[in-house]
Amino acid sequence: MAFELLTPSEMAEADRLTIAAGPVDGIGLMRRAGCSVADVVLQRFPGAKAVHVLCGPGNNGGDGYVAARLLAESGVAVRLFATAAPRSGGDAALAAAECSVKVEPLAAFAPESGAIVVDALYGAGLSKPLDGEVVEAITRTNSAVVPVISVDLPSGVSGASGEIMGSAFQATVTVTFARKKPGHLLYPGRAQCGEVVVADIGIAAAIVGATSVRCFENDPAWWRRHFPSPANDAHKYSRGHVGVFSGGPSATGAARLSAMAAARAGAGAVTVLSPGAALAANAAHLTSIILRRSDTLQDALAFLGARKPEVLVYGPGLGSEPEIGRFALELMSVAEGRFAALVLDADGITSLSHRRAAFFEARKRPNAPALVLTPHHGEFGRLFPGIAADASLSKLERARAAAAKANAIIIYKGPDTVIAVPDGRAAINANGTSLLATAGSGDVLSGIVAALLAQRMPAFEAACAAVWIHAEAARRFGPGLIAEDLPLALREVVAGLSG
Ligand SMILES: NC(=O)C1=CN([C@@H]2O[C@H](COP(=O)(O)OP(=O)(O)OC[C@H]3O[C@@H](n4cnc5c(N)ncnc54)[C@H](O)[C@@H]3O)[C@@H](O)[C@H]2O)[C@@H](O)CC1
Ligand SMILES: Nc1ncnc2c1ncn2[C@@H]1O[C@H](COP(=O)(O)OP(=O)(O)O)[C@@H](O)[C@H]1O
Ligand SMILES: [K+]
Repeated sequence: MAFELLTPSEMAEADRLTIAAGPVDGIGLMRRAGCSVADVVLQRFPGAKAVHVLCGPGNNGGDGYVAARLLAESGVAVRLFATAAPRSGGDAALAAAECSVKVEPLAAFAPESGAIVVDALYGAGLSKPLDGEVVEAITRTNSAVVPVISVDLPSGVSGASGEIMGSAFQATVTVTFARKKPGHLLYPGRAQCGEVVVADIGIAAAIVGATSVRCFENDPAWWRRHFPSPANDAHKYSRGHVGVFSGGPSATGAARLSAMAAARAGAGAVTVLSPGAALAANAAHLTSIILRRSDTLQDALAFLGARKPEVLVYGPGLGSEPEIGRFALELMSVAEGRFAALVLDADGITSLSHRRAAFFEARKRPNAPALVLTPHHGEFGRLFPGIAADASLSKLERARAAAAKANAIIIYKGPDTVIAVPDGRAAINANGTSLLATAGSGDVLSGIVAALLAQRMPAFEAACAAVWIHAEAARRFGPGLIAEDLPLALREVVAGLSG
């Protein structure tokens, strides 16, 4: 399976390159696309009383005319409703000319009970919000609760951003071509797609690779070979050492969740760095995790010098005092040669939002440590208010812009977590589960990513793996999950990836 996520313009580039390479031409691709839609209708709904095909004016409509023709030829009762005739001379006009099903106006369309709707109104070419009779047709269909097969995308969903433009079909199945698009994975569009079927219409992998695509669906297939397993002669420190800063006496749990997750994700040693006032609370709960007092930068430096951790986690449970942000900047400024990467989460991110200028300046320094930021939506808006407020950007583009601005790996969390790195590569996570919407689950994620970095997994792959593993552990554990369950639930997932 291939994991590139093609934006509509990259998909158009792939279509053009395929047609230029021959022998298939535009109408050839359209026939394959329409055929794959008809196949899905026949396979999934063999007993359908009728199929209503809705065709728009562009090539998405062209796919609809092909599907309507093939379904009618198979003996299915087909009715075809169109917004407007396709532009003459184009592939869609050719497909319409080959289709002898009577064309009725879209205004006459009302979903019949027992019928299947094929939505071929708009796909990659959607350029402005839907309105008028199209929105009315969508509303009628969605409220009729009939199965909807959407061609390429549910009409109204932006393939680039997942945004709903005006209104969108609620599809049962979406049949897309060659590769998924970001809009199939980003919310709210993702919720409109139903099951996404990717049909092969003969666009070669080399051609997809020749487009400007830099975005992937997060999947173990493309990072698994980097997944660490300990060498036979490993010792605990060579496996990777993670240090996690703890909050004060009433806020120690978050750091421990992160620390336990780091240990379960394969770090050979994990140290919780605790303020003196919280040592007793931490000591009462830690066994295999090392505990060390750290109240000041000097204490932290002494730890770094003596214990040489590869990665530090700074943020979970630290609170909102001004010195939290100052300490984060100090840690970054003393990093060189002392530790390789810093994971900033939760309060670590929020605290920097009061020192944004100094933070972004610090990130430009050549000796700055690798940095992973794991904001949820609220934290993202605090640290990157300009990017968050830019309504023209998708979540994918926001994550990319933030990665470039902060010279950091961004894990922009949520049901459609986006992972982005400054060089423009990005991934969208697809195995998320709302079971993770439970307090403390983010702390666990910061520990996993730190452990994978400490085991020297390449940074983008480590961030992607951490996000996938985190969600997979939650899925396998199932309902009733709380954050304390996650570290142990990692064991089975990590075991499946190792060796
Ligand atoms: N050779 C190709 O390019 C192939 C394209 N394919 C299909 O072609 C689709 C893309 O075709 P197009 O680029 O023609 O785009 P669409 O068919 O999605 O729509 C384009 C047309 O809709 C108009 N439009 C856009 N938004 C509108 C709105 N809100 N209200 C009213 N009109 C609006 C545009 O001005 C244009 O005339 C894909 O989604 C896919 O289904 C497939 O047939 C495979 C091959
Ligand atoms: N509905 C959801 N579907 C999938 N993942 C979710 C959902 N809600 C939250 N998550 C995930 O759960 C984690 C929550 O992290 P965060 O908001 O930082 O919580 P906390 O601060 O309580 O640890 C993130 O990894 C996020 O992506
Ligand atoms: K469509």
